[in-house]
Amino acid sequence: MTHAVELRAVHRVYGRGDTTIRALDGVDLSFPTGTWTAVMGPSGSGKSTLLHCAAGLERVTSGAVSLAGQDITGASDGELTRLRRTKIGFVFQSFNLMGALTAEQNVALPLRMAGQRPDRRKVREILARVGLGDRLKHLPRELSGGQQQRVALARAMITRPAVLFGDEPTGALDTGSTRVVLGLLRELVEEGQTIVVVTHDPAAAASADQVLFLSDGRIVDGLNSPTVHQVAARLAQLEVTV
Ligand SMILES: Nc1ncnc2c1ncn2[C@@H]1O[C@H](COP(=O)(O)OP(=O)(O)OP(=O)(O)O)[C@@H](O)[C@H]1O
Repeated sequence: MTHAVELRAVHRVYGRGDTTIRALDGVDLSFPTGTWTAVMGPSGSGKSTLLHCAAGLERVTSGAVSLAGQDITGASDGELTRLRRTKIGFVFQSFNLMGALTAEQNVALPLRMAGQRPDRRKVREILARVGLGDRLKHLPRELSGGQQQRVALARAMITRPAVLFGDEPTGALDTGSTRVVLGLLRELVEEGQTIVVVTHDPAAAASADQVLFLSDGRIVDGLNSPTVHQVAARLAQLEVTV
């Protein structure tokens, strides 16, 4: 089994002296290629920090991170930027689309940023794939939240990233739109995409292949193909002990 991302003995410390916070406190894990992992844990347990370190958005204090077979621990800023543009896709809770650009232009943006000439047919294909083939010229404000997140997903996928990361990607969506986005993520995984998502929602986590639980910056548990009930029960236990 190959691993799209590996973290070895990762520590991420903020501040110093009395105000030191160990956001990640010795994390060892691997995200197998072509699987979907959800990361859960109480507020402040280190989920976003883990995601950012795994995606090369943030540097680790100690330990090692490898992404798509490349050790990124000592990568320069330029190398990290290149890596982010070519190897990873990111979807946020708040969509983060460019308000002045159409759906089509938003999806083409990562290609332009990487210095490529966007292939219009590919952009349209991927928007059709997320069910927005008839919304190409719409601005974000003319789209519903669920539609905006599908544009964001298309934008994240246009570079065919080695890993798709999501920070609460369904956090701002209603039940129907959440179902659509989770369904799209499942389709992508079935096609071999590696996905890592942070979520507070047990139903969203239960859609993943495995769920990792963080507490105080450490991985304390993992469940394979859990039910919503199992996820909710484990999370509740961790929240009680915080
Ligand atoms: N830039 C920073 N400077 C100082 N402390 C930080 C910084 N970023 C995060 N922290 C701290 O690190 C710890 C982990 O934060 P993180 O955002 O990773 O948690 P989280 O599990 O994602 O929380 P939430 O579910 O509330 O979003 C917290 O105690 C937080 O206050």
